[in-house]
Amino acid sequence: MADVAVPVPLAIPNLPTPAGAKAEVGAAPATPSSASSSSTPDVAFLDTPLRAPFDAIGQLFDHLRANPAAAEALNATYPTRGVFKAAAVRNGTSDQKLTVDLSPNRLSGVPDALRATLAPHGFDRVLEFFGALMTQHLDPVMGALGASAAGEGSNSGIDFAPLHRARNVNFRLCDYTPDTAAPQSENGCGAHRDYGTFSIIFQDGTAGLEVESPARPGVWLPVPADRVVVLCGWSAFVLSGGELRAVRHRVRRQPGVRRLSAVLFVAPDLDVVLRPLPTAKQTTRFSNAVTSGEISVSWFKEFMGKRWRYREGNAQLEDGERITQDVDIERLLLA
Ligand SMILES: O=C(O)CCC(=O)C(=O)O
Ligand SMILES: [Fe+2]
Repeated sequence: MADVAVPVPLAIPNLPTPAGAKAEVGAAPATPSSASSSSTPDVAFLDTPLRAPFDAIGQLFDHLRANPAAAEALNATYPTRGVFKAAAVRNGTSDQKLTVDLSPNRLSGVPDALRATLAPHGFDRVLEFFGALMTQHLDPVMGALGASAAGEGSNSGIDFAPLHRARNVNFRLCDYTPDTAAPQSENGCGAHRDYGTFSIIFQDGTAGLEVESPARPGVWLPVPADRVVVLCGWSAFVLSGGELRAVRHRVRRQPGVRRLSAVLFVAPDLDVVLRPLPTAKQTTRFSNAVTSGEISVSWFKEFMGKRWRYREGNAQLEDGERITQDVDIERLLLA
């Protein structure tokens, strides 16, 4: 895919200093100087004319819910985990959301005939959107993130591109519909960090997404509902030597209010070893497992996947397994 020459898309330098919870995340792009004592955009807003097709996204969820045969056919294309996940319809303690999880790989397993039946119900417009998003923004955002890191030595910055050649990406649609097993629950999506390098989140204008203040753990900052937001994940944290933080985030539901979102997850290639790049500035002491190169992206993805699937209600724990939280991931990664 050709690099697209566009202006640096990350409009906001970062989360920031004291000035009040909302100001931390809601600060206008015009006032970056008010934004931060630390300077890396592990949370940033993306200025883009691209719009997610939320009418099509809503239509696709409605269609899959109303047509169990269509949902079943779609899920049969990826039997390992399914594509349309609706555990929240039955399970009131899991995240109260429905998701559609796709990737270029999984799409190649969707037969043409099935795709043709889904196409008029929003499916094709969704795929067009993710295609445009990747073409227009994936490389520039990755470049801007790498450039924003101080890096080590005279050539500042980090070059993430060589670790992202294979396009290990996932497309996720979320429907925080009130019509679930626990309609009054505020838990749309429990607190977590994404595993990859960064995620680009498009929101339908409904509030609910929050990020944790790095300066004040436990304090949750609402993300403006009309912005497209870029959040760094664990892979960016390790590769950057700790400079780009993995941003803890969650989604709160407003009972009775539907919220839709569309997320592009960008991760390093599966065979990449997760350890600080030689050009990264070492700001963090990592565990032996990390420094000796024992943790590959594919292993880490699987390790974290178990935790998500449990929180999201899509898997039970295997006997003797203890589900662990961010703390345990920190224990795995940090010295
Ligand atoms: O729906 C959102 O705004 C965020 C969803 C999210 O964080 C996730 O699916 O990992
Ligand atoms: Fe997330």
